[in-house]
Amino acid sequence: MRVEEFSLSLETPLSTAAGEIRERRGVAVGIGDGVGEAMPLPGWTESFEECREALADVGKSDPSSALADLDDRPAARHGLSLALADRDARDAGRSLAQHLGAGGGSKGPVESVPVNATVGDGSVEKTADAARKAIAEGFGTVKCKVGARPVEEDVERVRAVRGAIGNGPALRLDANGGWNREEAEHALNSLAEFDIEYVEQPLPADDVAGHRELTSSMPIALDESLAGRRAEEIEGLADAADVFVLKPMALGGVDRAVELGRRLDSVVVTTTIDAVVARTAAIHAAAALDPDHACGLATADLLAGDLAPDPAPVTDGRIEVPQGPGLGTDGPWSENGGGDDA
Ligand SMILES: O=C(O)CCC(=O)c1ccccc1C(=O)O
Ligand SMILES: [Mg+2]
Repeated sequence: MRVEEFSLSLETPLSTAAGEIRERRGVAVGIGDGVGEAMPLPGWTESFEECREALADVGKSDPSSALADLDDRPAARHGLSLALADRDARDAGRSLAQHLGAGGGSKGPVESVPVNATVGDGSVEKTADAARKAIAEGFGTVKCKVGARPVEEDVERVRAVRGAIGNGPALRLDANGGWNREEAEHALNSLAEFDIEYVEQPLPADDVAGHRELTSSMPIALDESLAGRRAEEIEGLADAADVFVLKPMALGGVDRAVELGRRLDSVVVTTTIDAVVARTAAIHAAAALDPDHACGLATADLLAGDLAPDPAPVTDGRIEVPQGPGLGTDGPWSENGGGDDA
């Protein structure tokens, strides 16, 4: 097993109710010709240090049997399980989406997935400008961060965004657990007039009961509340939300995300602002699941650089899934890879 640590800056920091994301540090994993990526993000996964140590321990044993020891290290498990799955998919001459979909539902993976633009917290003007730009680029869905400022300011931001993009595009919000119950009720009631697709994580991660009890008719999605939970537990939350946000990195791997996604009615697949290896893996997972909502996979442009060229860029609000064997990227081990300007 090969490991390579890396660090990538964001082009512009992503501001959320849970703080600002400025930099991403991860570990690339190679097993044979298979490539994986661990990109820990505290709040969803273990810390970078814990992840690095867990992968160093794996290196001392047999990688395929080490997976079972990584249940409490989701990012490390993601990196290792992806390298194994990519290797096996390449061996079988199948795309990762086909490999992940094998034995699942009746139809094969889709060849492209719709994706949303991700707009961070910011002033009314900045937020509306970013949303307008996304629509001009061809996105049909915009996701806007809320919950980082007083509710009335978010209402003005969302009003400006809806005004800027018009009534056609879907608009979803993500509060990243930034409201208490009273604020959430007030926010959801005040935002209802803007035709919101759903609000992600209005309440803190541990307040699952609060999500169940919200009285607004606006659809609710859970994201942070899924982190660190086992699949059976998450299935038990099915009545607490309308949509489930599956982050393969937080769930311990694309294999787990696909398995869980098959058992839930309504899901979206998103990155944790991953580098090219994990981001492309999440695209394959989304293709295997064919979700009914746009996915949060358009995060490549948030990064100032990457491990390798992007095999799956966004065009007109969609991503074409690489159809060759495996993932479609060799990550840091690409012949033409590396470099901050890829
Ligand atoms: O869903 C998206 O649009 C992109 C992913 C995203 O927003 C995100 C990225 C990193 C960490 C947390 C989140 C989140 O969904 O809360
Ligand atoms: Mg979220």
